[in-house]
Amino acid sequence: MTYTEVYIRDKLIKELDAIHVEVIDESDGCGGKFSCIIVSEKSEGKPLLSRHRLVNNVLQEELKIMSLNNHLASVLKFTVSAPGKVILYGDHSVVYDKSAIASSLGLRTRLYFTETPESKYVTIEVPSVALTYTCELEVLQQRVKNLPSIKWQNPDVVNHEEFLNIVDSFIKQSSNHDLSAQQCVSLTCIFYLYFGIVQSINVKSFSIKIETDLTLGAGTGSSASFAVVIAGAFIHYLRLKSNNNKTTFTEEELGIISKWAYSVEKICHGKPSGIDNTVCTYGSMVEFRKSHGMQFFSTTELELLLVNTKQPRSTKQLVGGVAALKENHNSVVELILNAMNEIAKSALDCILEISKANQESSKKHYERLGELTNINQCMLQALGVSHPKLDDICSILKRVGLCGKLTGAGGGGYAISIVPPHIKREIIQDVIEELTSKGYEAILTKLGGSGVTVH
Ligand SMILES: Nc1ncnc2c1ncn2[C@@H]1O[C@H](COP(=O)(O)OP(=O)(O)O)[C@@H](O)[C@H]1O
Ligand SMILES: C[C@@](O)(CCOP(=O)(O)O)CC(=O)O
Repeated sequence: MTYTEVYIRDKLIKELDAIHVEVIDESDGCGGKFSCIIVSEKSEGKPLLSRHRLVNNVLQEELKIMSLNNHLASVLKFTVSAPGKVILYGDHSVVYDKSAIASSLGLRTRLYFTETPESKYVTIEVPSVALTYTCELEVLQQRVKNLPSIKWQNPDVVNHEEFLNIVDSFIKQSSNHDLSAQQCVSLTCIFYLYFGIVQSINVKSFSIKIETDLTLGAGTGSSASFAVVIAGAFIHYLRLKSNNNKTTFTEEELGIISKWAYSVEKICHGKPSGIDNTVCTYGSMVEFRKSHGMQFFSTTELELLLVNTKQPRSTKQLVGGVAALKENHNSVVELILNAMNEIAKSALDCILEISKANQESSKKHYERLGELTNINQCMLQALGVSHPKLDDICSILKRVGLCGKLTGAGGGGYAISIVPPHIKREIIQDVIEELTSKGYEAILTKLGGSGVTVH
């Protein structure tokens, strides 16, 4: 409830039989502060204190609400979100500095940040890994005091191993219950970024809740989206604390968020290519190459069928498997990786052609794109990163004229299929039903969408 000048004036006139009342809202519109000039016989001959009491009695209830509003207005509260990603072409080969095409997804991770000044505790809630963690702000502040000094703008200079050890020992010391390996990874990511970014400022207690639309560990960039949203939220918190109320990130800030997220990705998978943190930070569709960075391109909105095998897998192990194969058969594997590089480049040409074409003439470009998808999947099979369930999904899709491949690390997780608009909706619905009846989970979504965003 907020009060207006008219409301306050009318009430004072009525209750004090005032002959003249002037009210000025001095609260910038939140109704938390008014100045008043009142002329009333009821205050005649009374000392200043009694005159104030007279007014306070009339506005007793209103003053309580105003004080609450003032308190709420000073509590920082905001939400940051970041998208998931799919690699369309170039999974794994991107690790070896080949081109890849990737896009943000409509599915997002959201972080809700609230300062809780009346509490002694910092609370972290991550329902997707069943994590609820609390620690006293004082304990956190003590740890922060003795950190190696680094600037949040400079994630590059962090000694990763040293920082990880600090975070590990802090979690062990401050956690009052046993954590699963997954909860531990999630908490490590959060404190790595807290110690790296927030360290130097004078914080109040706060609570963080992180929710996600993404399935964890299935190839759609849950870990990168998680890391980006945390880095983005901590950087936004720093800005608010220095009275910078902007809600968009500058190019420089985006670059810093992406770099911090890259460091955190190293905790989840060892030696990432950098494509996941880039797409989850900037959004949109990109061509990415490790040594060249990213290049955006805009296209017509592509529709994607995402099929979850529900088969768990580890990105770190799968990337390690390809590295081992490459070590044993370097020239053979190098040829496959180079072919994947050519696939990504040709696929980009097709996607750009599709954007220029009308529905009828786009058919042949979708067909070529589908062929490239099939070849890419065969190559990923050759690298040993497919799975019988992924192969099964691809053959179900093929029977109805769709082309599928794994996305991300493979070994389970998601299969994807770009859906050409000329394929009949009934066919898509039937294939979704067939996949569901076999225990897979299939959803249609759109490619693209904004990167890290403050709401
Ligand atoms: N939203 C999230 N909440 C908590 N932890 C997360 C979240 N997303 C990712 N993680 C951490 O990252 C790990 C998954 O990373 P990864 O295997 O790279 O999968 P993905 O392909 O989805 O990025 C999870 O096991 C978990 O520890
Ligand atoms: C296999 C790889 O190309 C993608 C891994 O993606 P994800 O962790 O499965 O979402 C590795 C990388 O690019 O770092």
